[in-house]
Order: sequence, then structure tokens, then C-alpha cells
Amino acid sequence: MSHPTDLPAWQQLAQDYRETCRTHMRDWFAQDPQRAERYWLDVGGIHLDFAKNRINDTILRHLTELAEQSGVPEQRAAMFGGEKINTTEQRAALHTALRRRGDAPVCTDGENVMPKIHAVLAKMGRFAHAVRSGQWLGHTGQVITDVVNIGIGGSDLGPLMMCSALKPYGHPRLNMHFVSNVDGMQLAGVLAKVHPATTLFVIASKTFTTQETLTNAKTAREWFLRGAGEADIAKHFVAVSTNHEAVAAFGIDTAHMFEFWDWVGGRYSLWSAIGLPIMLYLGEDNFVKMLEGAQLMDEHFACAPLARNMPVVLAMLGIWYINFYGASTHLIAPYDQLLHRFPKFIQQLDMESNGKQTRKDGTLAGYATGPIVWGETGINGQHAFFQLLHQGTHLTPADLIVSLDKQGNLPGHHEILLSNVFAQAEAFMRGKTAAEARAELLAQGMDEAAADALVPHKVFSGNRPTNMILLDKIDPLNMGSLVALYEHKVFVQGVVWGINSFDQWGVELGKQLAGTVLAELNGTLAAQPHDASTMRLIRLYRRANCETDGTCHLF
Ligand SMILES: O=P(O)(O)OC[C@H]1O[C@](O)(CO)[C@@H](O)[C@@H]1O
Repeated sequence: MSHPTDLPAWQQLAQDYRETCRTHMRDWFAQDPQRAERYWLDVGGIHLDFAKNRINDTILRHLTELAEQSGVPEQRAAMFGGEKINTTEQRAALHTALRRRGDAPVCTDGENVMPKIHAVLAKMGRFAHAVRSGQWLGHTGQVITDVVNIGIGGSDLGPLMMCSALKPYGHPRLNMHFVSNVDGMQLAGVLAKVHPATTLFVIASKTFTTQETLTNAKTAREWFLRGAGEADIAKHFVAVSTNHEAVAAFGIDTAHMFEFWDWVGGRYSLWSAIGLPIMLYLGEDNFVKMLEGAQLMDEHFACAPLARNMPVVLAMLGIWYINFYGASTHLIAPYDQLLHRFPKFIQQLDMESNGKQTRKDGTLAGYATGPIVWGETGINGQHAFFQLLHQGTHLTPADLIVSLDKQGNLPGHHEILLSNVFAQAEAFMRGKTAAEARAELLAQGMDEAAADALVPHKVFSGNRPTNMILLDKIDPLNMGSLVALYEHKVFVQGVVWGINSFDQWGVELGKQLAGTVLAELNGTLAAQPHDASTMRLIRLYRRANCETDGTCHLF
């Protein structure tokens, strides 16, 4: 396996960095009137303005060559072709098959997976229609008014994000609730708002072994059974999983299970049965539009030349900043309230996929890989953390995401949002020089000495990169394309870094230790050898609670 830092394009980029790292984007804009047109891409209803990046044509060419030399075209073909690119788990990563329309076969392990994908989609469609139309009745004969999805991570964030983003398309009778936290406060809060006779619980877990989800599901079932019998569960609980045995053992009839498969990664699963809450809320037609939007991006990713390929361009810009400028974080800032859940979703997608330092061949990378992805709605961020982005010491590349469509917004509000996001991108790029700051202060009537003292605080270095991602409209089609754009961006970066973006072994150690600690906290296991700090924490909890649970005997 070639090491990316040995590739000719990497070496050229290192040279480009040395030659251009002091160049200001202002100068590139001044020298090149076509820059904004050239550094622009369209895919369906998604547009990318990447002109405000610290790149020129040479750098862009070298970034594209790095993608080429790293094997992005071959790995892309392997992913779409169902090869087992998730090498540590010996699995394919076939989320792209889930949104593929038509009958063309997609095979993995010698099996065409399309018939079973279509069968589950049809089952989801029939169920969603029955619930939405009011044919599906609860055990007392009432229609369903509330859907509670119980799941965590990929079994929560995707459906939650899509249902929030596409709220204007939601069924007016259905209230959607999402419970992920094992802190009972969240479930208790939801249960206080809903009625057992009119509530449908969707228990979503790929493995159906996740402690948080199964604990919440058990508590929800106990709550439901206070006023109903075991036989009524069939009307109010459905499961989404790959694990038939565990679903049956939990007490949900597998006839009411919506299946998916081990080649669908949790954080890539919203296109599968994990998307059931999305279909319940938006309806089958809109769910299919979301799939079509993703497929549109898949086709673009599969066919467009690397230099004009939106996911590839976004990925390689990220690599430029992470590996050559030393940026360690990446901001996702949507300027639309409907997208307020989007940063959290992308955070899992990116950080669980590329937060790794062991390469596929088992060697340590020795270079930076996935960034810390964080975010918040941009307009709120402006009044909280943008200060650091403008004048702090860190370089934080940012994706600013906006909808061009003002339909549905209150009069006068959308223009304010857009004026802010466009102005922020300009300010990040342009900055303000000392001469400009000084002239401004003098024009305000300040005397020269006072102005000179204040100027250093009023300077903005600028030259801070942003991508502007514009959606024609926030609708199911464009949301499908937007999510697929980020999935492929993350994939390309993983290929360049030589890591497996589809496993997540890093979440295991904490889970393993928590099992032991839980038994100790409950008093069912004598204290195990831990480090002194952990022992002290466990003892502290036991002392605080031993009188209520009567387990003081271990101390
Ligand atoms: O769907 P499951 O199996 O309950 O897992 C939930 C989440 O937990 C993780 O496995 C991490 O612990 C994620 O990858 C996954 O999305």
C-alpha cells in the first residue's frame, strides 16, 4: 500500500504550500476575474462555491492528482461494486445500493442484493401508508398520533436530522419523537407527552444489543404494558434491525421487523429500514425522492472527472488544510433552522468514519487524518464562537450551508439570514487591514493617537477558507443529494489516508469497561482492580446511593 506522503502529488503540494501559504486570497481574487466562475460546481439542486479557498489552479490540479494517485477511482468502483472494502469486518459498504432505483443487479458475496432491498422498501411503504392513512389502529382502535424512535448513533441521528430538516413535508397528525440517551430524563419527558393507545414505538438498532437502546425500549414496553396486554405490543412496537434472534428475544414479532444488512454501516443507514421514521413522517413518495437525490449524487460521484467532482473537491480541500496547513477541526454551519441537526449528523458520519490512525495495512499513519467536526447554526454561532474564527489563532475551514428558497420563512427573515452568511464568507476571506481599520476609526471622529492604539484590535487577518454550499430548496431530493455528498467526501478522504472508513473499533473499549463498572455500581460485583481515580469515583457513587439501594455491604 503506497503511503500518501510518498506520492508525487503530495510532494508537489508540500512545495505549493511553501510557495503560497503567505499569499492572500484577496490577491488571487484581484488577479483572476474568472475565479468565482471556475471554482463553482452544480449537481442537481446543490451548488458549491469553493472560490474562497487558499488554492489556485496548480494546487487544484495537484489535489486532483493526489486523489488519482491514491486510488480513489479504483476504490470508488470497488465500493459501488460491492467489494468488501470494510476489510477489518470483511464486509461491503453498499449504502449506495439502498438508493439505487431500477433493476440493475448489485452483488456482494455472489448475491444480487437489489431484490431484498426492494422487498423491504415495499414493506416499509405498506406500513407507512397504513399508519399515515389511519388504517393502522392501536389496541383501543385509535389512530397513531405519535411515533417514538428509540435508537442511538446511526440509528437516531439520520432519521432525526431528516425529520427536522423536512418538517414542512411532515404528516400533520404525526408527532415525531427521538429517544437516544439512556438518561431516563429523555424517555420520561417523551412518555409524559404521549398516550400508550396512540403511540407507535420504533426500536431501531442494527445489532439489537446496544445497551442504551435496549434499556430505553424495555422501559417503554413496561410503560405500555401498564395499561395493555402482551398481545397489544404488536400494534405499538416495531423493530428495525439486522438481528432477527435478538428482536424475537426482546418480544417483538419478527413479522413486525424491518430488516437491513451488515453491509449497511450504522452512520450510512438512513437510506435503509432505519429510515422508517422518515418514511412514516414524510410518506413513501418523499422517501423515494430522498433516495433519488442521493442517487443523483452517486452518479455524479461515479462519473464526473475528479477535478469537477463535488465530493472529491470538498474532500481534497479538506486534505489541503488538514495535512498541509495543520487544521485539526472543520466547522459545519448551516444558515437554516431546518438544518440545525445537520452538524451533529455529519459529526458522527465523519468522525466515526475517519477518526483513525491505523491504516488498512495495519501500520500507523504518522500523518493527520479525520478532523474534529463540529457545528451549530451559523447565525447563532456568529454571536457565540465566530470571534475565534475571525481573530483567533486556529485555522478553521468551514462549510456554510444555505437554502436559496425563502418560501416558508417569515417575511424579511430569509434576506437577513443570507446577507449574514454571504457577508461572513466575505469577511473570512477578505479580512480588514490595519490601514482600513485606521481609516474607519478616523472617519468616526477618533483622534489619531486613540485610533493607533485601537487598530491592532480591529485588524482581521482574513484569508480564512470557507465553502458555500447552496441548496435551491430544502426538499427531500436535495437533502438526499446533500447527505450523499458528505458520505462520498468522507469516503474519498479515507481512501487518500489509506484507512478503513467503515469500521468503528474505537467505540468498543469504553463499552467493555462500562459493563464491569455497572456491575460494581449496582453492587453485584466486588470491586475490580481499576486505577485509583476510577476506584474513587465508583466508591463515591456507591456511598451516595448505598442507603437507597441497600448495597453498602461491599464497602
Ligand atoms: O444500531 P446499533 O447497533 O444500536 O448501534 C448504534 C450506534 O452505535 C455504534 O455502534 C457506536 O457504538 C454506532 O456505530 C452505531 O450507529
